[in-house]
Amino acid sequence: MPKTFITGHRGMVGSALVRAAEKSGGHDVITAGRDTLDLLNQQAVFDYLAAEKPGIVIIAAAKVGGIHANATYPADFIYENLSIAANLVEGSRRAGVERVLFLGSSCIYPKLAPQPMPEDCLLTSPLEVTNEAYAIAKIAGLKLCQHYRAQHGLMYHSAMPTNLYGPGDNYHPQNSHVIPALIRRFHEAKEAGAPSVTIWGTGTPRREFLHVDDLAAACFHLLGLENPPDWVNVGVGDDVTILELAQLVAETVGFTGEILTDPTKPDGTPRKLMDVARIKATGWSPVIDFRDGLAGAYQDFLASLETGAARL
Ligand SMILES: NC(=O)C1=CN([C@@H]2O[C@H](COP(=O)(O)OP(=O)(O)OC[C@H]3O[C@@H](n4cnc5c(N)ncnc54)[C@H](OP(=O)(O)O)[C@@H]3O)[C@@H](O)[C@H]2O)C=CC1
Ligand SMILES: C[C@H]1O[C@H](OP(=O)(O)OP(=O)(O)OC[C@H]2O[C@@H](n3cnc4c(=O)[nH]c(N)nc43)[C@H](O)[C@@H]2O)[C@@H](O)[C@@H](O)C1=O
Repeated sequence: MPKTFITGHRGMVGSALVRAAEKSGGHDVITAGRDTLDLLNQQAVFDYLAAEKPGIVIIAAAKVGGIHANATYPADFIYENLSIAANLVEGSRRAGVERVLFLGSSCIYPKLAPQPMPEDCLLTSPLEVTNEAYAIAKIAGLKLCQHYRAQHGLMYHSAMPTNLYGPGDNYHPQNSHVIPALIRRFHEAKEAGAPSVTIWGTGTPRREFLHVDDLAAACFHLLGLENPPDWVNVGVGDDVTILELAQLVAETVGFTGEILTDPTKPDGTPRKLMDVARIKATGWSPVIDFRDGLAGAYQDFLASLETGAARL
C-alpha cells in the first residue's frame, strides 16, 4: 500500500481526498496541518519529506479564494502558491518520492480561450486580470511537474479542476467562491425574511461546477494511470450562467424573494468551460448530479453551523 501524503487535508479538496482514500483502503495516508508543517518553509518541507519518505505526494494545499480575494491579495496568491509548489516538488525529488499529483485550476487558461478549453490552449493569449497572480503560480506548478518528469524521469503530473463545491467549503462573505457565498447569503436572507438578495456582477458569466468528491475520485484515477498526461482538465463539460446558478441555490435553500445583480462588482472571465475529452478517454467521468450536490452542500453548511465547524 503506498504511503500517500495528502497536503491541505483540512481544506475542501484535501478532506475529500482523505475521505476517498480511507473509503478505498488502498492508501496509507499521512497528513500534516499548517501548525506542524508550514509549506512555505522550504527546509521544514525538505526535512519532513526526507523523514517520512512517502511514495505519493498530492499537492492540494494552496492559498485559495474567489474573485475578490484573488484580485485583492495578488502578492499573497503568487508568492504562497509558487512557494508551496516549488518546496513540495523539489522536496519530493530529493526524498525520492515516486509520484506527485499537483492540483491547478481552470484559471490557468487564457481569459478569451476557445470554449470548451482544451489543454493545449495554455499560454496562447493573456490571462484574466482578476486571477493572473494565482494563475501564473498554478502554471508554474504544472510546468515544474512537466519539466521534472522530462529531466529527471519522475512521474510528476497535474490535474486542472474546474470550479469546485461541496462539503468543507469556505463560506467567508468576501473571500469565498460563488457557490458557498450564495449558499450563505440566501440562507441568511431566508432566515431574516429579506425581500431580495444581490449577487455580484452582471449574472451573465458562465461557470462549470464539479463536486469535490468527483474531483477526489478523478485524482485517484489519475494516480492509477501508468502514463498520465502532464496535465489534464477535470470537469463536467457543462456550464450555467451565474444568474441560473443563483436561482438554483435559492431553490435549494428555499429562498423565494427577488434576485438582484450588482454590475459594479467584477464578472471575471466571461466563460471557462473545460474540454474534458482527454480525461474521459482515460475512463473517468463525474457521477454527482449538480442539484443533488448543491443539496448536499447546503446540508453540510447547516451541519457545520450547528457544530461550529463552518469556515465563516
Ligand atoms: N475550490 C475551488 O473551487 C478550486 C480549487 N482548486 C485547487 O484545489 C486545491 C485545494 O483547494 P481547496 O481545498 O478549495 O482550498 P482550501 O482553502 O479549502 O484548502 C487549502 C488548504 O491548504 C492549506 N494550506 C495553505 N497554505 C498552507 C501552508 N503554507 N502550509 C500548510 N498548509 C497550507 C490550508 O490550511 P489552513 O486550513 O491552515 O489554511 C487548507 O487546509 C488548490 O490547489 C486549489 O487551487 C482548483 C480549482 C477550483
Ligand atoms: C476557481 C476559480 O475561482 C476564481 O474565479 P471565478 O470563477 O471568477 O470565481 P468565483 O467563484 O469567485 O466567481 C464566479 C462568478 O460568480 C460571480 N459572483 C456572484 N456573486 C458572487 C459572490 O457573492 N461571491 C463570489 N465569489 N462570486 C460571485 C462572480 O462575479 C464571478 O462572475 C479565481 O479567482 C480562481 O481562484 C479560480 O481558479
